[in-house]
Amino acid sequence: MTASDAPTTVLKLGGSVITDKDRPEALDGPALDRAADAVADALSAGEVSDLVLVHGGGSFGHYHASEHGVSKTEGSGEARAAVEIHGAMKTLDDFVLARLHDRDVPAVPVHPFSAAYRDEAAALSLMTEQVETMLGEGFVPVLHGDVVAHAGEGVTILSGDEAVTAVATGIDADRVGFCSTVPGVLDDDEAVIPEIESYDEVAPFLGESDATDVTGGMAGKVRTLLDLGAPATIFGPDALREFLAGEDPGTRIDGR
Ligand SMILES: Nc1ncnc2c1ncn2[C@@H]1O[C@H](COP(=O)(O)OP(=O)(O)OP(=O)(O)O)[C@@H](O)[C@H]1O
Ligand SMILES: C=C(C)CCOP(=O)(O)O
Repeated sequence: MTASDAPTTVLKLGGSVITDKDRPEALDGPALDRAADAVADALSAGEVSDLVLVHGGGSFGHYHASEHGVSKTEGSGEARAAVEIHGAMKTLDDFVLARLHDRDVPAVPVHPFSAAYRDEAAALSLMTEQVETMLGEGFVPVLHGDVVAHAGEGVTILSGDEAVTAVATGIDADRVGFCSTVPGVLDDDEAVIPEIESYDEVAPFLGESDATDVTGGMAGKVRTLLDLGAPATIFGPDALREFLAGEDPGTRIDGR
């Protein structure tokens, strides 16, 4: 809960939803428009109030991270690499903010490069007091996957999924949702697995992403969410309105 005591929601828009992951720096404009419409409609209908958005890297961050050989664990001490990856994420973020502003969503940017770091043990710290203050002032903070300073490594990649778990923990969010390209975590028959409580029960089904992705695809996502300490939901773009209306479509992940 935030200071206003309204329920808080953290929603990640997958980078593979809002970009074309097969081409470097290619936005999927129509998909971003649909997501922005759903967010704007849910806010104006009062279905959500305190909302934090996070977006992934898609063909912006992952392309440049891959070019520089940087991942969540492989770092770079080159300032140019850090700035190129961060710059690509800011470019994508500018598109996201603009489409939200077109619909009167009061979105403001929070760049994790300036608000987070990893220590020698790779433990992540992300400050969230500014996010709570933004919510209190009626803004919709927008975070994203980014580079972060990492003790002993230079910079490493912070996935949008990690940004979600860190911000959700920091602001004690009530609901966490991941809008991905798939309707949920799928089993071998392509059926949505409704609930996941441990990694081992689904490990055989989990693969990497289909496209360039330095942060681990669905396997990385499920691991991150099992560590969250609160239930999270993974669903596809068609279920975004349902999630924002308070329902739990797709796969529910609860590692508690
Ligand atoms: N068992 C599975 N069920 C569903 N998707 C799977 C599975 N195994 C692998 N995947 C892949 O994982 C992808 C989703 O992970 P990805 O990291 O691309 O998600 P995202 O959050 O939408 O994007 P980004 O990481 O760019 O923000 C799917 O598009 C699919 O290719
Ligand atoms: C590659 C970068 C910079 C961000 C990755 O975030 P993700 O797309 O959520 O995995």
